[in-house]
Amino acid sequence: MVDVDTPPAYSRLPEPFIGALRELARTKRLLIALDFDGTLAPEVDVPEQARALPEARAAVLRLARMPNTRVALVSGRALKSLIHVADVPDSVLLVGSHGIELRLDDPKDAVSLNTTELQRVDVLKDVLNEVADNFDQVWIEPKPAGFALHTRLATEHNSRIAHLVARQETAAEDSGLTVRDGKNVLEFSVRSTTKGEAVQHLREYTAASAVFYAGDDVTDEDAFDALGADDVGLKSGEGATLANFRVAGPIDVARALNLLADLRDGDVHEQ
Ligand SMILES: O=P(O)(O)OC[C@H]1O[C@H](O[C@H]2O[C@H](CO)[C@@H](O)[C@H](O)[C@H]2O)[C@H](O)[C@@H](O)[C@@H]1O
Repeated sequence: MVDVDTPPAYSRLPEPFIGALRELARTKRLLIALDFDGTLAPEVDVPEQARALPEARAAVLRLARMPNTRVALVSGRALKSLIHVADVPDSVLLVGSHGIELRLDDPKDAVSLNTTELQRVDVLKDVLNEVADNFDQVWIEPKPAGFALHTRLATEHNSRIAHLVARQETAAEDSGLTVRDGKNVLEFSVRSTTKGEAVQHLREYTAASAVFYAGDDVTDEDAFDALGADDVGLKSGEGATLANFRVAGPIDVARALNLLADLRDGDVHEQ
């Protein structure tokens, strides 16, 4: 059994959280589902330049190699973008676009949009392009089922007005859109799937007896809400949350994942 009473790398983690991880590591089939931006990867100005912390990536790869253990990344990013920035082996399950896109073990699991949805995405593109053109440092990131309106580098005033105008103009064209708030981003989608539904799907798909979920953003709250008594939810950073534990940010998430890997490894070898 690994001794985790005093190791310096883990000492920043809350004691009750370490206890919960110790318990979780003993579960028969473990699913570790992780948000990407703000959780594994520190936030950066250019989304395609985001990368998981090396310590976080190493823990993900280690956990993904363990028996009776599956790792999934559950992101708001388009699947293509997630594949690019995460750079993980195929054994890591991927969920993109807040649950709309899946890369599981069978490529047939990929989801495609119907003709009506594709037409709605086209209309959305025109409306949001026009909004973005009117504000300095506001731009749109395309995704298969919609767009993210980014305002990270815009002034607070421009960001607020751009969000307001985007909400109004898109609703006037399409009243059935799903709008998701995020960090310096407002997302519009023709599908309403949530990260909570994604976690539920992954739980069944992997036949997990318990789930670990870590996330930092508003949309991760749906995932925390989908957790049960035997699961562990970890909020990365500030903000209201349904998660039962919280750490300061990606560095501590990486520490938590390495501890979970150590504990799981120790227990696996003991069996
Ligand atoms: O669910 P996530 O994996 O956390 O993805 C959420 C969004 O992440 C990206 O945007 C955010 O991270 C960027 C890079 O740090 C940052 O520049 C931006 O301000 C953040 O909102 C991504 O671009 C979005 O598509 C994701 O939905």
